[in-house]
Amino acid sequence: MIRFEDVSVTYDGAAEPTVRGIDFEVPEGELVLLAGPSGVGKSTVLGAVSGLVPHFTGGTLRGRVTVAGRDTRTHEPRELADLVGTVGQDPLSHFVTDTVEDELAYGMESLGLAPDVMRRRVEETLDLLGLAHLRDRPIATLSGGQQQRVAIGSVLTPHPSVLVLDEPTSALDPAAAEEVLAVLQRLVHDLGTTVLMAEHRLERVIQYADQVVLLPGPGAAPVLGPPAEVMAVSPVYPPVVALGRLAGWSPLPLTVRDARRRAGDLKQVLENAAPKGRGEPRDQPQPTRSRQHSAHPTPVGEVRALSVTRGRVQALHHIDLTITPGETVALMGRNGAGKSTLLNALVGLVKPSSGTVRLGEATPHRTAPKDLVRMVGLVPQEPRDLLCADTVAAECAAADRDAGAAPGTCRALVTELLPGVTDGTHPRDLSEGQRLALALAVVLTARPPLLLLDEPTRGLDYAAKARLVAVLRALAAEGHAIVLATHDVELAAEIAHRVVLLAEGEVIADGSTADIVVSSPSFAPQVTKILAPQHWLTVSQVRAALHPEAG
Ligand SMILES: Nc1ncnc2c1ncn2[C@@H]1O[C@H](COP(=O)(O)OP(=O)(O)OP(=O)(O)O)[C@@H](O)[C@H]1O
Ligand SMILES: Nc1ncnc2c1ncn2[C@@H]1O[C@H](COP(=O)(O)OP(=O)(O)OP(=O)(O)O)[C@@H](O)[C@H]1O
Repeated sequence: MIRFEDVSVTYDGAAEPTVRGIDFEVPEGELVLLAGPSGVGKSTVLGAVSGLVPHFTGGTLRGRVTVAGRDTRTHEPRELADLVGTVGQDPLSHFVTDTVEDELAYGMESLGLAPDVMRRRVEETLDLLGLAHLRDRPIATLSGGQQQRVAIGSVLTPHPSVLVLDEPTSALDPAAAEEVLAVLQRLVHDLGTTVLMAEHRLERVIQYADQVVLLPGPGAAPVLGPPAEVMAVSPVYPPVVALGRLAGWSPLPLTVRDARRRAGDLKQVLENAAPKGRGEPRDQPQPTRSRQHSAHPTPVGEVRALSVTRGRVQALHHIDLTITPGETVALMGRNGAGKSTLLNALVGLVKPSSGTVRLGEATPHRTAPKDLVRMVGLVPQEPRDLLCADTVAAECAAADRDAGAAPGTCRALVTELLPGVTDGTHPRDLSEGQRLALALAVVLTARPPLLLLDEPTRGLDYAAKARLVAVLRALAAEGHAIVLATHDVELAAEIAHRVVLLAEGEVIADGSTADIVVSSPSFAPQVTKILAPQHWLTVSQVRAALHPEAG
């Protein structure tokens, strides 16, 4: 259905092709996963299918890409629109209408479908993606995950034979991601839809893939094959595969279920390795004893009886939260639960309808920005929103000025976080992970005691995630308090001391990471599920227990 014949793409001004030697075929009615580290060209390959590359991006495409026989170089994206539905990485930039219902209908209108068919499909899709209660909503007022659902819904309604999806679950909560993938699988199985999908969080998608196309490194030829075979050689792999490799399981399990069946021996070994009587891993993240027990550490942030109304929606209801120095808190919960709203309230971007938010003596929404940056910093869900200059150097100079920091402070942080970024680069041309690092450096320039991150691992590969974890751990050890809103259960397991679960604007659980995630089917990381009832959270904990001498 989709055929790449010796394809290379060279962007204008680039010395080398971004991708080369791409040669594979996606048969009709298969779901093929495109995997690989950040920046290897996954989006470029997807763009060559939908026609965005080279028609909209510029550059030169050599070789041939065909979709159902149509050459994407000689067909513009609109000449492929009846055939190919595309969801890009940044849904907001693709929305054409204002409300949810109009957006779901738009693609069908442009194809001239009959009104009764359109009506029926809109209703079906609203139900399928849990959007019915949002149907009249202006898209601009939706949460990040709600927007991503609308973007997916709007490509499903015209029933295209081919779906091209670039990280379609990056903003979705774990349950919503499963639902969307189940819907896609049904389309593939029942209607013979062909799906080509790029995704970093392989733990979410690998079990749905018929085949994997791996781009192992920049410019390297793709590796194509059954998921288990490709995962055995891939530089990117989910925790279940990491555990399988550590334990030497062959064939590698790809699902929690398969791994559980293999895990008997490993569990026996670990039974003895776990600290006696507690059944808990030794290096489970915890604030240091002194901090935990120093009678009452002065909180860096205190939220009391906070309610926030946005439009007609009560986004937060009677929230109490205390954040102490040195602790890392993961805010989790369904799409639309109020996580971003709570972070925004902590930096004064939204005002309480009732209740209070305090940062020491200060009230964020009444504090001048120049003072606020020294108390709290937010890295927003879309780091681009924080960046306004034309070059990395100018961005850093502005950050130094705003923070009253010595010139060069921000630039030094950038270099520490991502060596190799040059001064003259436009922030727009940085990869997703690089932009996040720049935004983090900008925020850290003022060394705020409270650091807030909204979905920080969106679009990051496993290596970038590990670097982020190391940076955040070091900050926490220096006494910074960190609050991150995240759907990434693996990240929470790695880094959070505490998890706060929100539902419909209320706190429904607040406790140690181990206590909260172990008891939750949605929020438990893979290792926890595989090794239950033992309480392991991460592969690194298991590795440390198996090889204490290496740690
Ligand atoms: N329109 C463009 N013009 C110039 N260079 C581009 C363009 N789009 C992408 N690139 C460059 O091509 C390379 C591959 O980018 P691409 O977005 O395809 O990778 P990716 O594998 O999808 O990365 P990620 O996982 O971070 O989304 C990057 O170095 C990027 O900077
Ligand atoms: N300007 C607005 N007008 C009306 N409703 C809004 C507005 N902004 C947010 N909301 C609603 O408030 C609720 C909380 O949104 P918020 O962005 O805090 O959720 P979230 O937990 O961060 O979600 P996600 O996981 O999808 O990012 C959602 O139902 C959202 O639709």
